[in-house]
Parts: sequence; structure tokens; C-alpha cells
Amino acid sequence: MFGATGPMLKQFDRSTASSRKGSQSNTPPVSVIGIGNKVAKPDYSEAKIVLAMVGLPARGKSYLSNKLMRYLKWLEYDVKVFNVGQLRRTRARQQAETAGVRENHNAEFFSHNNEEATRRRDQLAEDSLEMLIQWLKHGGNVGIHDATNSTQSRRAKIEARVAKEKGMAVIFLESVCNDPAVIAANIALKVRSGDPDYKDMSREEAKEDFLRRIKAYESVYETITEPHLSYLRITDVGNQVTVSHIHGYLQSRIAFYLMNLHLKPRSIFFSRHGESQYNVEGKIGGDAPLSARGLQYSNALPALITDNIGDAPLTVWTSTLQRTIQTAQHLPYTKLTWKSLDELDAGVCDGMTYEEIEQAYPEDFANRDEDKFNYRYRGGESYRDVVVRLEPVIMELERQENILIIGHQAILRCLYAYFHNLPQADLPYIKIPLHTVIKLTPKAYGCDEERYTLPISAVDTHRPKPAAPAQPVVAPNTERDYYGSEK
Ligand SMILES: O=P(O)(O)OC[C@H]1O[C@@](CO)(OP(=O)(O)O)[C@@H](O)[C@@H]1O
Repeated sequence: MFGATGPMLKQFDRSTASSRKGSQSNTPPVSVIGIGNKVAKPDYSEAKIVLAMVGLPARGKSYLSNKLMRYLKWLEYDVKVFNVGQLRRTRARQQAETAGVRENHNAEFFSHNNEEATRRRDQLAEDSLEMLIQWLKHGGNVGIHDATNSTQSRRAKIEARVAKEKGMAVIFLESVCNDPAVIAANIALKVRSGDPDYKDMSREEAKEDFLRRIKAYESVYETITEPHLSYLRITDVGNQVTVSHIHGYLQSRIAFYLMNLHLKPRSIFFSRHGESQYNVEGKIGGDAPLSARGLQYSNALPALITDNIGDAPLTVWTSTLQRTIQTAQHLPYTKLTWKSLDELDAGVCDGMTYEEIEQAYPEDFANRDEDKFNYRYRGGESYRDVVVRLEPVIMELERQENILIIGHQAILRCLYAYFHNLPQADLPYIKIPLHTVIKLTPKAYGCDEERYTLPISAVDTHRPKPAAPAQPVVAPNTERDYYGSEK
């Protein structure tokens, strides 16, 4: 089942990319020396999946779509959400610009007794699916059709359209939510988020209108019962998942990820280990113990964490390296060590200072500055390798509640980038200073962040990105993406 496509294959491709240059070599990554040169982004996956959401309004479909997109993009699949609501609003805006009148999208527009409105809504869903399919044909891997797709006939149309495309599969993801508190929170979010549908209404009017819209959908809603469909049904995120006709690596990954999600309020804390002796000497890697100031940090950390979290349960994760274990030593919580949390492996440069590396391997040093995410140390790792190795950690983080990770600079950059959805090029330059706790609190869209810096000084190990040579001025790209996802 875990066969042909997906990160397994991709990881392998990537590892050999710069050494094989067109050959079919299957050389495993670690034996490739001198790989610290430019690594072209390999073609990641042949997978082509239409993931069609199903569910009433306010059931968290957009939440699930965006979470899934963030996860799969982090694994380097090409993913895009096609949100039918945004297409509808964009078309209404364009129509207002040309005709001078804006179509009214109040609850009446969603009435299934209104034939003209129903025809228009069906057309929007079809157009959006068509854009999605074209996008998949041009290289995308997973296109998420974020619409209600709430009737059997709508789903049958999607299925019939996708069946015309060779090598494309469709899976439906139904979000059922019976928890009144979650539904109420989703409704409140819609009403207060400055949603363009409700920009000219008071909050009360907006809420009333949105409730009428939900009723309109409830009157025709058909939960998935079609026995032949590939689908996943999530009930009250984290409570129950039904999986039917899910095949292959990527589909299984998607199912597994969704099974691990939950909506319970919780926080994720990140801290680097206290300052190490290597940090003081400007050396990278290694397994050095803490400096005197690092030990002070490990003594001060328990009070900071317990003041913040009170009596709530917390688990501490460290790497297997002594600087993280020492930092966690006084924390009165359950502790787990993870090999996957060990610092980026600097290979032959382990234990050297940046100046020594520049002297000994000038070409590598320059290449790392040019493309730090892809650069792989000789006999060691790249940030890209670390992202792949951290996938089980991400999965477990989604499943768990309060977690404190005592980690390393490169590792925490990768995890932080996942939670804030930051681009690969910026990831290796994220500032994760020593003696600072970063608290992330997942919210409906993204994470809230607080930082607590303890007054114990430490060296600064952040090497800023070298200034790029002047580039010719290019006209800005004014093309808009109005389907609700990033390009
Ligand atoms: O990728 P760059 O910016 O070099 O940072 C990663 C480096 O951070 C360091 C400190 O310089 O982490 P750590 O403090 O955990 O030892 C190095 O060991 C590691 O190689």
C-alpha cells in the first residue's frame, strides 16, 4: 500500500538529486559526499487528487481544508484550496464593477426553492471544479474543493467529471459536527471575521442571515451513503473518523493526519536548550554540555512554565543530546526523548565554527548562503532533510495536548514554520533565540504566539541571510489569486 508515490519516494529522489544528474542511480543519501552543492527541487509526486469537502455551513470545512493544505505543503506536495464562496464573492465584485449593481448574497441566494439561485450556485461549483482540475493538470497534486457538496447529485457530478481525467482520483471529506459549542463558535467566527457577505450588516442581522442559510442547506443535506465512493467522514473533529475506499500512500497519509486532529484548547511551547559550551565557542553541532548561563536557564525554566500553565498536564520532549536533556532536568513533568529531534547533522563540519567552515569549504559555505534550505552538509543533512525527518513529530504534536519541546535552533525553525505556514526560503533564518520560550496557541486559522525571554544573557547564534546582490527591477506581478489559497 505504501508504494509508488509520496514523500518516501520524494525523500529518496531528493537525496540523490544532485549526484545522479539524470542517471537512474538508487544510491542512498548518506553515502553521497560533496552533495553540499545546489540541489534542484525534484519533481515530487505524480499524485493527482481532487479532495471534495462535504458538509453544512459552519462545520469547519474551511478549517480542515486549510489545516490539510498546511500539512501537505509542508511535506512539499503542491496543494491548493479552491473555495467556492470566494469565487462567488469575486464574481459579484466584478459584476458590481461592470454593471454597477452588486448581486445580493443573503440567505435567499441559498434557498434551494429558488431555481435561478440554485442554477447559479451549481454553476459556481462547476466552474471552481474546472479550475481545480486544470490546475491539477498543470502540476498540482491535491486540489481541495471547498464547498458544501451536500447532495448526492452534486457529488455524482463531481465524480463523473473527475472520471474523465486519466490518473485523477476523487475523495470526499465530510465534516459532521454535532457539538453545539463548536457550531456556535464557527458561526461567531464567520459573523465577526469581517466576512464580505456581511460587511453591510450588523452582527445580529448577519447572524440571523447565516442561520437561515444553514437551514436552507439542512433541508436538502444528504450525508454520504453512496457505498462506492472514496470518502472520509470526520465527526466532531477528533471524535470519530470513518474511512471508506481509501487507497495508496497519499490518500492514507491524508486519512491518518485527519484522524490525529483535535480541537481541544492547548498550547505548544518551544524552547532551545540553555546556552551550550559550543554556543559560547561559536561551534556548531556536537554534543556539548550547558555553559554556566545555560545551567542558570535550566534552573529558571520550571517556574516560567508552571506560572504559565498552572496545574494543567504537560509533557516535555527533548532530543537525545545532552544540552536539551540537561535543560529539562528540573522540569516536574513527564519527559520523552526523541531521536528525530536531534539537531541538523552538520556532517564533516560538525564541531567547527562558521569561520573554519568558510576556510575549509569555501564553495560549500557560499552554496549554503545561496540556498540554505536545500544545502546539505557533506555527510550530513539539509533543512529539507530535517523537515522530512520531523513528520512523525508533527503528527504526534497534532494528536497531543500541552507539549513543551526543548530543542535546537534548526529543529525549532522547522516546527515553527509548520505552525505559522512560513515559506521554505525563510525557514532557515527564523529567529529562535536562546533563553526564550515561545508559546503557540492553535486557533481556527493559524496560531497565536507569545514569547517569554528570561533575563539570563546568552550568545546570539543567529547568522543573518547575507545581502543579495542587486537584482534588475522587474514589474510586480499583479495577478490575483482569488480562490482563497496561496499561489
Ligand atoms: O542552520 P544554522 O543557522 O547554521 O543553525 C543551526 C545550528 O544551530 C546550532 C547553534 O549554532 O544549534 P544548537 O544551539 O542546538 O547547537 C548548531 O549546532 C546548528 O548547526
